[in-house]
Amino acid sequence: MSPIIEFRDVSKVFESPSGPIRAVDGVDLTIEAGEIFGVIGYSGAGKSTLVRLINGLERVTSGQLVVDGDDVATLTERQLELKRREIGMIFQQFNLFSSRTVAGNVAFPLKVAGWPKADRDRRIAELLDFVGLLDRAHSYPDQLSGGQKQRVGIARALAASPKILLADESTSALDPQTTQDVLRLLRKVNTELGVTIVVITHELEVVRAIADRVAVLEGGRVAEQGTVFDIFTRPRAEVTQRFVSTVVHDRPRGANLERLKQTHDGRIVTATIADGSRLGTVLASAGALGVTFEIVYGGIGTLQDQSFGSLTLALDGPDEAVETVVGRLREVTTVEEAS
Ligand SMILES: Nc1ncnc2c1ncn2[C@@H]1O[C@H](COP(=O)(O)OP(=O)(O)OP(=O)(O)O)[C@@H](O)[C@H]1O
Repeated sequence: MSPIIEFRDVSKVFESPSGPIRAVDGVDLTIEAGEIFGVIGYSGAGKSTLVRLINGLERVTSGQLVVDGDDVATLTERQLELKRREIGMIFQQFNLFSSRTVAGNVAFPLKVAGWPKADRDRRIAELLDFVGLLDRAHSYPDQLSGGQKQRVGIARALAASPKILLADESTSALDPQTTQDVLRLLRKVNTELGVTIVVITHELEVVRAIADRVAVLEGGRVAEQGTVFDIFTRPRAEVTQRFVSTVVHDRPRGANLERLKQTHDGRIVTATIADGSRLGTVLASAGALGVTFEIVYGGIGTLQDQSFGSLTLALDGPDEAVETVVGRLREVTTVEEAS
């Protein structure tokens, strides 16, 4: 793999009446050609600014940003405009022309790029076939569902065969089922066309469903980055832990946790399960120390083709022995105390 987008200590500062705003603040990120890279953050974290830097809609204030071999800071406006054509983009609100048909929307970037009509028509048919909307070529956006509109958005973004596709909250306006359909299509764009995709989102479910790696943005800075599996199984930054807790429902909280505390003696801990965490070996050794355990809550599924989940245990026995067992668990996985 080779890098296709590289942020090297990139900052973007906006001047405002109340002083400078560091929307992007010293970001280092490398996105490899051919991967699906997620950027997640809460509102105001700097996600939109980050994508606008990639396609040159905003200029970097400092640092270096290399996109497909070009340092975008050194490009002229004209060069940037040409560069932008090599980068597709899809949006939360689809941004389709309501007065143009589906085919007309997809034709637009091809017209701008000066394609002759016959080539354009062939390309439009190919793209609509790819996104599964060949039979809707003459419909208008108003006649389509949200998911279909986003498919048109994807076809339009791919029209000029970009190497990079930026997806800015591209499923945020869609229901969960349609979201999954659109994410599957994006996966197909990645695997069949080899397009590098940068997915900007505030939903960890989106990252979980589609991304290979992810960066967590907070206050314009990268709080944490890694494979999706690592981020889920070992979230280090507080902001990442907050995101993970919104999608991982396999640990007891609130009333459930209170009930467990009242109905079980001993210490209640939650251990993360991932491939190779050897939890069973540790628990098998508990009895010899005079510690009994009960599994009181949990769930295990898969993430990026690996086991992932957690088990909550009530450990009972002499304090010191329980402490030893918890210590051994900590050696093999992440352990959270019930509190
Ligand atoms: N053109 C601008 N002028 C001044 N401040 C801006 C400008 N664009 C963004 N900002 C500020 O930069 C910060 C980051 O904004 P940005 O839109 O990149 O965040 P975001 O993570 O995309 O949030 P959201 O999901 O709400 O769009 C915010 O404080 C925002 O107010």
